[in-house]
Amino acid sequence: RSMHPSSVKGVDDMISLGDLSEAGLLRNLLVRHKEGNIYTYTGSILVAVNPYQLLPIYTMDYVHMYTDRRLGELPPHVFAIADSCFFNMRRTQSNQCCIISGESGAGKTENTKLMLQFLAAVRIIYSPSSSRFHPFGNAKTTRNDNSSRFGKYIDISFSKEGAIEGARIEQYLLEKSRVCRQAPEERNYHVFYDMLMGMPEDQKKLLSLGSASEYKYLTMVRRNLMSLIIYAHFRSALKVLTFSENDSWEISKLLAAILHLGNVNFTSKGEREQNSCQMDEICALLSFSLEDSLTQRSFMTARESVVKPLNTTQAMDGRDAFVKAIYGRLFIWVVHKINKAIYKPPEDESDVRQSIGLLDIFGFENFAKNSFEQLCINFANEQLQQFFVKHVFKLEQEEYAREGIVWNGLLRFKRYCWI
Ligand SMILES: Nc1ncnc2c1ncn2[C@@H]1O[C@H](COP(=O)(O)OP(=O)(O)OP(=O)(O)O)[C@@H](O)[C@H]1O
Repeated sequence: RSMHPSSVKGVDDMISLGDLSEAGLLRNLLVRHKEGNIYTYTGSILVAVNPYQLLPIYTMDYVHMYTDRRLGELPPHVFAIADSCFFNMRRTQSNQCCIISGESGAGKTENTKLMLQFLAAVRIIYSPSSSRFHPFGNAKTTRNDNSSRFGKYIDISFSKEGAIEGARIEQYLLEKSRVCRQAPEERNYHVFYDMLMGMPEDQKKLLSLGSASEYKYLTMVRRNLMSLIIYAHFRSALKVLTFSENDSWEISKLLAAILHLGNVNFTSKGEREQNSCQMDEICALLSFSLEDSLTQRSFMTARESVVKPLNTTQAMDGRDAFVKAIYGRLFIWVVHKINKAIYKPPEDESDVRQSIGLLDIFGFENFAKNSFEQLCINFANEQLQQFFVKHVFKLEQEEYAREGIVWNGLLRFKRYCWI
């Protein structure tokens, strides 16, 4: 069939497309993408296609251009959504929430950062230092070299006058299993590599650390000439976010203990003896004694407490569970500390604040082998998709039905993120 005239050159807002089929929508995105227009509206929803290149559309000139403009007045842009959130918050005096969804690598985190940058540039205060904390929760996957392995909700609060007062980060479901195991071609969390490649040798010596290739928990070790700078940035971000020298050292000790634990073998009694020196080092780093807790378990029967040795597999599982718990708690503590630095609760209870929340949740994933964590991630994504469908289609459909308008469109969104 012949193409609808609106599909030839593409349109800014897909609502004005004559051909509202899936093919029509995808063609519109393709035509626009080829011309470097990565953003497209569907009403008040923004669809962003990952350009995989730096586009000159995020400069201060763009920030000024999109400030205090009505949605749709200018070409679609993530700044327009951020400005509209701010405008609606002020106009309706109610908190706003922006959901950013899409599969892994679609560009969710980049667009979240751009929204924060826009709000910060226009409304002052926001510490970019917190975004330097990505090494703790980001890792290389087959889809994204800097994939967020946790979900985050960033709540930015504003004063009555509209100035940013602070921000709070809520984290969800860090992928802890990555600390012990990674799929082929994937890596552990950036922080381990950055530390091993960027930490001065004298400090590494104190932690008995060697090079990254010596650790079983670390895969795909590559030399990175930028390591020194990356690690220096990370350390300076720690300082800005009020982590003391002691806090930073304790973090390094825990990360070192995790790496050493990954190299512990549980094969035979003889090997365990060889390990005992390593275990002493680990206990010193953790500041507590593990004694036999990784090689035996104790439980209560009706009458007495029984101690049973673990077999090799059980001991390795126990060790990995222990490591995941350490890393998970460390991550939560780091986020808590960041929040303390970037958020100050109102001194006066009558001090009413308004907020804009940005939800950047991990993307849908389907690997050859999917863990329980994948199930939770994908379930959360399905829930969000349902939320989207409900708000964009079902509520609209109900309104059409109320007005007696026939509506039978079915739209599916994939491989790009919507905001
Ligand atoms: N607007 C953009 N401009 C330039 N590059 C971009 C843009 N959006 C995404 N990218 C590129 O794509 C990569 C992946 O994007 P991002 O990390 O935001 O994906 P994601 O959807 O958050 O993925 P995950 O769910 O795995 O965390 C970025 O590291 C960046 O290189």
